[in-house]
Amino acid sequence: MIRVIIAGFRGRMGSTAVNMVLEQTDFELVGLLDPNATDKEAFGAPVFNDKKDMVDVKADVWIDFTQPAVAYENTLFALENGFRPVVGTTGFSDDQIKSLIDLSKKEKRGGLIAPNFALGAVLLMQFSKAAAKYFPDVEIIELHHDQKKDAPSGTAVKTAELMAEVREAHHQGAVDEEETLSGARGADFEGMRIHSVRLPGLVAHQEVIFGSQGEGLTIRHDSYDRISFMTGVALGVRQVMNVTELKYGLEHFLDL
Ligand SMILES: NC(=O)C1=CN([C@@H]2O[C@H](COP(=O)(O)OP(=O)(O)OC[C@H]3O[C@@H](n4cnc5c(N)ncnc54)[C@H](O)[C@@H]3O)[C@@H](O)[C@H]2O)C=CC1
Ligand SMILES: O=C(O)C1=N[C@H](C(=O)O)C[C@H](O)C1
Repeated sequence: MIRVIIAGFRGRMGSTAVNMVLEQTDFELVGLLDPNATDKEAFGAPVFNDKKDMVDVKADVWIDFTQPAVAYENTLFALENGFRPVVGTTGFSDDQIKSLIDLSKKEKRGGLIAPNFALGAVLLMQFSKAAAKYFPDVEIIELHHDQKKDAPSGTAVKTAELMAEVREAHHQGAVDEEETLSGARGADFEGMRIHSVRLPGLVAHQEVIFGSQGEGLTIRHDSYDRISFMTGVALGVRQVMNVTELKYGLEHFLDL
């Protein structure tokens, strides 16, 4: 059995992850964390409001769907206390990811930070990287529900990072272009523009739009329901048991 803690279990993703864990015959829910929880126990597992009270919980994996402001300290806490982190929470800086990977190697502890657990979104990122080699002019439009705290999305940032590996940084658009309304051209990642849409009714969606002489290419992924992320979370939980360092991106556990 893989013993699992879920941090952020009262949230949209955390509550979906609880159902997923309860459905797996090889997972056991052994602890739940959320500052908003009032019960002492839920789904047969003890409930905590503060992670400091969880050091004695016997667990293999720490699933984290909390919020960007606490994602780093939670992941650090998991690694330091013997739990393998499987983190979906977004908002990490490059330096934070690097220091967590370094720590995991020192501790020889497996882990995963995945900006997107939906298999289709992981494929979108890989296809975008392949396309950027031949279509270096590209913009990203990410669209999410209106309760999302961070912008741009972790997925949009990771997509841009992957494309930057195969694309020379360069300015896109007219050299003398001017924003007459601030922000009109979106965020700038090495010349690639990222646009964030927030609307009620949406879940998580992304378009990567490539343009070239006389042709265009658009790659799009849609998560219509948060169940879309659960195959990837379950895969991550099983795979972190077999590695001795933290990986950034679910693609590390897929045969792509
Ligand atoms: N990697 C992926 O595939 C996905 C990642 N996400 C990310 O997951 C995160 C959570 O998203 P939602 O569930 O929509 O947010 P949410 O706001 O519905 O839930 C967050 C929960 O975390 C709890 N929380 C806050 N601070 C905490 C702490 N220190 N320890 C434990 N729990 C804490 C809150 O009380 C809340 O219940 C966001 O960063 C989002 O971008 C969301 C969907 C998919
Ligand atoms: O907040 C969300 O909902 C999501 N967050 C992740 C992100 O920032 O990329 C993954 C997915 O897009 C849903």
